[in-house]
Amino acid sequence: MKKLPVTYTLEMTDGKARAGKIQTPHGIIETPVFMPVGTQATVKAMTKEELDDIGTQIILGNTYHLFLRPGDDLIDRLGGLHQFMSWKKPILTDSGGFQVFSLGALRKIKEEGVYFSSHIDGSKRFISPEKSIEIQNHLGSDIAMLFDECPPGLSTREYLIPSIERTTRWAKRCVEAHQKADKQGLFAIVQGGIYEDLRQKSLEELLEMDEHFSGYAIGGLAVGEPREDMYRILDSIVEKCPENKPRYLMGVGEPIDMLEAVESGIDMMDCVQPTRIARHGTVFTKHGRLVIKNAEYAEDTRALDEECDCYVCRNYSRAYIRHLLKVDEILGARLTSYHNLYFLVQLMKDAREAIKKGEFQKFKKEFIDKYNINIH
Ligand SMILES: CNc1nc2c(CC[C@H]3O[C@@H](OC)[C@H](O)[C@@H]3OC)c3nc(N)[nH]c(=O)c3cc2[nH]1
Ligand SMILES: [Zn+2]
Repeated sequence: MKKLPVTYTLEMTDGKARAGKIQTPHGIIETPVFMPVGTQATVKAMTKEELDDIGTQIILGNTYHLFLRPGDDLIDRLGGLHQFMSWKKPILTDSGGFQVFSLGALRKIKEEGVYFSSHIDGSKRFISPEKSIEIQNHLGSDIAMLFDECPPGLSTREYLIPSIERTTRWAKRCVEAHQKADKQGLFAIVQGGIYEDLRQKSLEELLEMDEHFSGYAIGGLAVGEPREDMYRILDSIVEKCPENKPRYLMGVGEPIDMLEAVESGIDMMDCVQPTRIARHGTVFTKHGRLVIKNAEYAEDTRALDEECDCYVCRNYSRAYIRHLLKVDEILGARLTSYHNLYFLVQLMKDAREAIKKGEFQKFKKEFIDKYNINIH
C-alpha cells in the first residue's frame, strides 16, 4: 500500500458522527470542518489574517475559474496557488466538472471530455480528466478532486447509469494522469443521484481504485434535490465509505443540513452560500437567518447575533451594518461575510467538541430547536 500524501486519523465516534484529523502537506485539519470557498483565489472580501482569526483551517480554489483567469500556467510559473495568494495552510481544488455544467454555455459532453464556451468571453474551451488533473497539479493544491459529471439534482436512472459509468472511466484516467501523487492527495467523488443502489454502484466502482484515493466526496447533492432525499442518501452511503479516509460532502453550507451531514459521518463541507448571502444582507444567527436590510433594524444597536463573540459582533451594530449595505459600502459586505464564515467555522468546531464529549445528539437538538425560532 503506497504512502498517500493526505491521511486521516479517527479520534472519536458518537453514533455515526465522528471527530478526527486530516494530515496534509500544508498542515493538520481537525474535523468536522467547514471549508470557506475561494473560487478565484480569494475567499471574497477576506484577508488571510481575517481567515485565520475566524479559525479557518483549509480553503477551496476552483479549477474552472483559475484555468480561465489568470490561467493555471501563470499560477504555476509564480510558484503555485499557496504562493500566489500567500496562504500557507491547506487548499482543496475542485475539478471544474461542476462549473462546466453550471457555468459553461453550450457545453457538449463527450467520452474524451467536455467542450464548452467560456462564460467570460465565449471562447471555445475543452476540459478532459487529464486536463483537470494537469490544472490542479499546476495549482499545487493539497487535495485535488476527480473530474466528474455532477448530473442535475433529479436526473432519471436512465440518465444516471451511463453518466456514472463514464465518470468511473474518467476517474481511471485521472488516476493515471496524476503526476504529483506523492505531494497532492486525490479524492474520489461518489455520484448516483437520489438512488441508493446507484450510489452503491458508483462507490463500488471507485473502491476498485481505493489505493489511489486519499478521501471520498459525496457529489451530486445540493443541486436542487429535496432535502429529505439528500438526508436519505447520506444516511445510506456515507457509512459505506472507507472509515480510514475523510468524507467530504460537496456544496453544503446551511447550518441544519451541516449538522445532519455530520450525524451521517461527514467530515468536510464547503459552500459559497455564507459569503454570497452575506453580500446581499442575510446573516446567520443562533435563532435563524436575519435579513439585516429590513427597516426594523434601522436603529437596532444590538450585534448581528447577540450570542456571537466574533470581531464583527463585538464591534458593530445591526443599524450600522444595515446602513453600510443600504448605501453599498464595501465594508458592509466584508463585515457580514466575516460573521457568516465565523458562524459556520465555529458551528463545526462546536460539533467536534460535542462529539468528543459523546454529546452530539444533545448539541444538534439544542441548536435546531433554537435555530427555527423566527427572530424579531
Ligand atoms: C452548491 N452545491 C454543490 N456544489 C457542488 C460541487 C461544486 C463545489 C465547488 O464549486 C463551487 O461552489 C459552487 C466551489 O468553488 C466548490 O469548490 C470545491 C460539485 N463539484 C463536483 N466536482 N462534483 C459534484 O458532484 C459537486 C456537487 C455540488 N453540489
Ligand atoms: Zn458574529
